[in-house]
Parts: sequence; C-alpha cells; structure tokens
Amino acid sequence: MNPPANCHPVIEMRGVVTRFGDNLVHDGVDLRVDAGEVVALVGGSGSGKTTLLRHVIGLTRPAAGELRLFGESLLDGRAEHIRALQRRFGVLFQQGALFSAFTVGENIAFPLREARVATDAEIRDLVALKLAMVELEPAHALLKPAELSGGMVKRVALARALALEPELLLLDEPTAGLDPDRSTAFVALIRDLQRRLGLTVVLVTHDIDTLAALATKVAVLGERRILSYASLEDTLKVDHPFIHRFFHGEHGRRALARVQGGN
Ligand SMILES: Nc1ncnc2c1ncn2[C@@H]1O[C@H](COP(=O)(O)OP(=O)(O)OP(=O)(O)O)[C@@H](O)[C@H]1O
Repeated sequence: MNPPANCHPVIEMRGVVTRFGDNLVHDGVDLRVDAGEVVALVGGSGSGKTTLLRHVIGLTRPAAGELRLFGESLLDGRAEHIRALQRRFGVLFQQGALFSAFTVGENIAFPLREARVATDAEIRDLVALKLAMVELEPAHALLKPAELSGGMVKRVALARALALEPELLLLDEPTAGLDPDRSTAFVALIRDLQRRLGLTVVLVTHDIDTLAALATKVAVLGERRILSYASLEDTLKVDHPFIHRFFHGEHGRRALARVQGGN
C-alpha cells in the first residue's frame, strides 16, 4: 500500500546551489519542512532568505540541487503540473504587493478568478469570508489599497494569500513596517489562522518577537547553507557568531526577555 500523500515533507531541499553571476548565494542548502511546522528562516542581510522563498514559489531556479513540494519535484515537472502545485501555497510578499488599481475585493478575488475554480456568486461569498477571516469588514472590499493603513494592507494581502485555501503559507517579513501594536495583532492573527486551518508556514523575519510567537523551528541561513535547524530553545545554545549577534545582542536579549517574560 502507498503511504498517504501527507507523509511527504511539505518542502524538501537537498543540495540547493544558487548563483547570480559570480555571486554564490547558496552552496548546498538542505531543508525539510514537515506538515504543521512553522519555520522561521533567519540570516544576515544578503544571506539568501528571500531567494530561497523565491525558489519555493518558482520565481527563480537553483543552479543545482533538488527541490520538492508536497513530495513532488518543482524542478523537473511539466508546466501544468507545477501550476497545480503552486495552487497549494499562498504567499504574503514583504510590502503586501496588492494591485493598486484593484479594489480590496478584486485583489482577494484575483487568485480565484485566475484558477477558475468558482462562479462570480461564489467568488463574492468567498471574498466576504476571507475578509472576515482577517478581521476586516465587508465594506472594506470596495476600498483601494491607497486608502488602507499599513496593517490593513497586510491583512488584505493575507486574505489574498489564503484565497485558494492553501496548505502552505510563505511569509516574507510579515511584520516589517508595522508599529509594535499592529505587529503584535497581526502575529496573533497569523497564529490563530495557522492553528485553525492547520497550515504549514515558512516565514522570513528579522523580528525576534514575531519569531518567538510563531516559530516551531528556526532555520539559520549563513555561510551559504543552513547552519542550524532546531527549536528556538536549542538554536539559542548554538555557538556561532551570527546566532550570538542575532539572539544575544542587545536587541535580541531584550526581545527574548519580553517573550520569556510571558507575553
Ligand atoms: N535577481 C537577482 N539578480 C542578481 N542578484 C540577486 C538577485 N536576487 C538576489 N540577488 C543577490 O542574492 C543575494 C541574496 O539576496 P536575498 O534577497 O535572497 O537575501 P536576504 O537574505 O533575503 O537579504 P535581506 O535580509 O537583506 O532581505 C544578495 O547578494 C542579492 O544581491
């Protein structure tokens, strides 16, 4: 008997190599993300975090290595097969990346229309449902992105990322640009949705509060590979200069004290 499909890791990378001209960004990245995990990807500026997410999304291709999503190769499949895999994840880009000429409702409806999986009436209902999911009002559907606050842009972008009911959610710096209160509220929303919907999440973040509130595992990218892949508690014990600077520097220590103080 074949094992059930959900036995496969959601993401599996082996020996991923990335080069931009002479710039060798990844040199043998191995990473396995299992269903239900929330993996925070951290690393210095330019270490290749966003590029790794872009590989998963299919926006860039590694020069070498293997990359599997839901047990299926992303690198040697046919286009329609890859498109089917791509419907199984949602992405929240750093600045939200909403279409400025579209209303909020049209932005959320966009992936549903592209995938041709619902009628107009169903799309209207789904948009209302997704807006409620991210704690926005039905009337917000008529606004344009320029009329929204930064926190609302993130919520709309999250609603759009969840439009096709993905199993995997990819978040690039989800709290960047939000003030501390909005950031805390947005993290609480992501955590609530992750649990309710049983999502697997990979997030790139520089923010230790966000990481500590969400991550079941921390993947540290440095020296062109994954330096450490463990719980936050075990990551803190790893003796490496980047990990020291990131978690045990002044900012890191204050953030961890806040988190461990029971927030
Ligand atoms: N399309 C591209 N063409 C050329 N070089 C690129 C491209 N995309 C990324 N790079 C380079 O690859 C390296 C990794 O970039 P990436 O944006 O993935 O890093 P990052 O870890 O996400 O950085 P940050 O934390 O500063 O956002 C950098 O040196 C960057 O200049």
